[in-house]
Amino acid sequence: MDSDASSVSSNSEPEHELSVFERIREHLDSFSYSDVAYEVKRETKLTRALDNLACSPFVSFKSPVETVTCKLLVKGEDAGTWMNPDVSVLQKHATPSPFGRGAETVLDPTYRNGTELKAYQLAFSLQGEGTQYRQFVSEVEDKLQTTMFVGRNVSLKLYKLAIYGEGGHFDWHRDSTHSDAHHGTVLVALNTEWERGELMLRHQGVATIVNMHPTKHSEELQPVVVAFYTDTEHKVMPVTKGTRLVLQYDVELAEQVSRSWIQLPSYTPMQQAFLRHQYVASHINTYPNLDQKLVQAVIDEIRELHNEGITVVAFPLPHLYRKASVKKKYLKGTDSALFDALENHFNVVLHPVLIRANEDGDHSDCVERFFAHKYQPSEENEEEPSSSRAKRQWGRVFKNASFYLPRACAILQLSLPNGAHFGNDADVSGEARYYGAGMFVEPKREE
Ligand SMILES: O=C(O)CCC(=O)C(=O)O
Ligand SMILES: [Fe+2]
Repeated sequence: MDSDASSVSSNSEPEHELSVFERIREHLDSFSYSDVAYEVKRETKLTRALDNLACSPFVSFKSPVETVTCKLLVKGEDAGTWMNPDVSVLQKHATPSPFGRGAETVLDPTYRNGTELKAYQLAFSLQGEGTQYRQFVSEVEDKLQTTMFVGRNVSLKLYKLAIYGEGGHFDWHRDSTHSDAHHGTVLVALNTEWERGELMLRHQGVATIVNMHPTKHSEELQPVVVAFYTDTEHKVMPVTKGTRLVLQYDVELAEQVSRSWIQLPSYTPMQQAFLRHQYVASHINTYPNLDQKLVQAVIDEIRELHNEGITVVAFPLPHLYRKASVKKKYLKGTDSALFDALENHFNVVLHPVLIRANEDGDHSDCVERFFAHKYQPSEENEEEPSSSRAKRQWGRVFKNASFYLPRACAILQLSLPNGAHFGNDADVSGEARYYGAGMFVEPKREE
């Protein structure tokens, strides 16, 4: 296999988007914006294609659920707890791990050296602490629904416990799938002592190394959860000391799309989206997805909309930028790849955008209508005093043009009207305002 995959270290820390926004906010406030709006559409084929593109091919995070006292049983025998497992009991029942080579299932310690226990041999105590285990599983499911499988219904199924003693390792491979619904793997290590045995992941030219040791957080040990698509290549480096015990789960997707953005019924959809993005940005390590098939799906959906008569198809960039950086040459990662791909087929223009929410009815019924406005450079609209902005006649929208708002995009971070970081000029009472940038995509004009 090639060895030139770019390595993304999990401790490289690009500037947080909110701090970028803090730097550019004043500048943005000096802009005015167009009166006529783009109607915002959500939950369409295009927003889903954009969400698929924004999905991270692998993620890692610390589980916030305390699993310390969760009991483990092997074939009915007590095998300690999650945080203090009885390695010898687990080893006693384990069998050597085979792997698939071509059509065969083989044992070859030079490629894979480890043992395992199957899910049916394991149980987590259901007496009291069992609920903690259930809570852990649903936490992980929630996180995957907001990062790797945006908007999908996800469920976790225990597959096995992998045991790697000294010298244990598993060379590069992709996991075999166990059903049509199986699209991801989740790994979480129990609390034992071991050295090396890092997990390496590689997908579409993006690679990373994950340290799976549970980590201390205010005196409590928290397990590290790693998840990746089933077609992600991965490898376990040789363990040099101790024993590494790793639970492996299958991630299964249900047919239907999940309805709620996150399960917070008292929040409006925009608030839920804001919280989702804020949580993901601060707690979960995610990685860009560079899959060309996902870009093609976005192209196809845009073409379809153009054919249906929507001549301007717009949507937010997943990242935030300085106003002056809303330019092709400054686009980051997947934004840049998407722009280049779209430009081959369409006329694409980048523009800073403001999203405005009109709340019809109270928060509890979650009815929000959104409108997207283009910012105008201040020179073009210098005259507008803030008093006249307050008197705007809202409601005029462009014909044959729509702004498609996916679930996963940074523009929503700037959504809440009263957030200290997001305080906008308070001239539009009762309305939330947002800042960010959009791509406006039109059919290529014939020369
Ligand atoms: O133990 C691990 O971290 C991963 C094991 C693995 O990749 C497998 O068993 O398929
Ligand atoms: Fe694997």
